[in-house]
Amino acid sequence: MLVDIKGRLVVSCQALSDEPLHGSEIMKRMADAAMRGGAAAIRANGVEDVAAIKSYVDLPVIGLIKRDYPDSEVYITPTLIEVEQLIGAGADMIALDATNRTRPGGVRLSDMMRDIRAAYPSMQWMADCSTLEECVQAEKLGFDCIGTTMHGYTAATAGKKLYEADFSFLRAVVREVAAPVLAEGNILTPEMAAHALDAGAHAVVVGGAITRPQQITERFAEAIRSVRA
Ligand SMILES: CC(=O)N[C@H](C=O)[C@@H](O)[C@H](O)[C@H](O)COP(=O)(O)O
Repeated sequence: MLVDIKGRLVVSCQALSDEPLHGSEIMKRMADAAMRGGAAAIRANGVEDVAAIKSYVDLPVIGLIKRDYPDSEVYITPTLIEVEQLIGAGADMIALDATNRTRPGGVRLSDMMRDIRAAYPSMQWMADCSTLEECVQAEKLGFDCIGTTMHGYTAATAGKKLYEADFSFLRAVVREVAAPVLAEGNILTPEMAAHALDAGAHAVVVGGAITRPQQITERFAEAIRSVRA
């Protein structure tokens, strides 16, 4: 799968339960539109969406499960339970939070990786990181690819955007890790996606700018509002 997506676009098709497009019937059609538009793979959240997309669209799927636990800030595939559910749903690769935060039950990322790699040796794993240190660590733990997904979404990186300073964070990650780096998070335009590849990304993951019309509308409305004001 990593060979097939090299230099290409992965489209993240996600709508949480409080979003207007929530539901696997809609997400599988979103994935179909992404495929017809040239996506090389789909990233999707939850058992229902992953299974529906796998049966409807002939593309590999990076699966994750967003789930909140009371004792941890980690919400992307936090425990073994979500990993098992994603295997059952047919995910081709599984994405999980690879930040340095403790997981539910006080479990450390290194222990979880050891267990899931032993249990599912043929599965591929994507590390959703926020800092350079986490990316370096994730590679050592055996992740197959490194994602910039959490950059801007942890206490240490709050408010940062991947495209800032000419993708300086992405460039640093590409310099420091040998594993393929997937540029993910806040890529808003085709030009930015091309720029991320120029900066050394193996592939580019775009979500909201393609699959979240509410976010797209908000950006248009805001641009118009500032002219009117
Ligand atoms: C931080 C977090 O929870 N990111 C999630 C990860 O799966 C998704 O909500 C994002 O849509 C995805 O990362 C793609 O990013 P963007 O939608 O900005 O293109």
